[in-house]
Amino acid sequence: MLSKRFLSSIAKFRGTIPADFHFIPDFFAVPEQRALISAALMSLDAAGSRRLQRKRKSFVASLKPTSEGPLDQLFLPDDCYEFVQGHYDGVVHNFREMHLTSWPTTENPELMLALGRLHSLLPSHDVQTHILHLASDGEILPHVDNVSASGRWILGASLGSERILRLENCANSDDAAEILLPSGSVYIQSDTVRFQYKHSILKNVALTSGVGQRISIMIRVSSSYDRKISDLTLSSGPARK
Ligand SMILES: O=C(O)CCC(=O)C(=O)O
Ligand SMILES: [Fe+2]
Repeated sequence: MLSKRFLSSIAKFRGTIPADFHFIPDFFAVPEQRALISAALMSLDAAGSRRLQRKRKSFVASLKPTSEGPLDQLFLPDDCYEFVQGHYDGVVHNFREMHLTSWPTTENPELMLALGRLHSLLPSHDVQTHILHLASDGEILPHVDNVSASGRWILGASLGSERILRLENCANSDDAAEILLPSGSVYIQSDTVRFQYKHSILKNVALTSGVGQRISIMIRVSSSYDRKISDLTLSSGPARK
């Protein structure tokens, strides 16, 4: 059970972790993280503009190959990507994202292994995958994911620069927790925490790994499937997706 790993693990957090939050801080090994970041960037890049594709190509051509370098070297400078600011009342700021129907390559054994392990964590199937790439100064404001768009759990895998996830009870702002999400960590918000807590990803504040970009792989179960809590009273605040 994921929550047991949370209790016995190296997780760094403040506050009281809600019961339905499950966390594995060290789920992916570094080669798996490298494969996932590269594949996620490849998918997002392919969907971007030609102008930025050319800019990245010439930037990469000026670099020495770094296949074994630190993970943050997989990310190019912020201005090589088309991050969107987000609408003034939007929840996510300075980001790009896409809905992923398939991963870009099936010939990378490390990627296949990592995805297979990730999928073995899923509490149920009939899922949708999103990739969300936050700029160095990107952030996600407190929200509850749209309850009509997805069901009773949300999985998030974090890659790249570490960030703080904040959970806050919609009915009582004193009931809150902040959890450090290192690269390679995976969390699942299910049931009460999914429906009755707002979550946010705080703006980067020079954590141990410095200020950098982050990718999250978000997997959500379909709302028509596996829904347990049907009578929901959510406090006001922006909803997402
Ligand atoms: O990046 C994360 O861990 C959370 C993303 C999120 O809250 C969302 O996409 O709705
Ligand atoms: Fe969310």
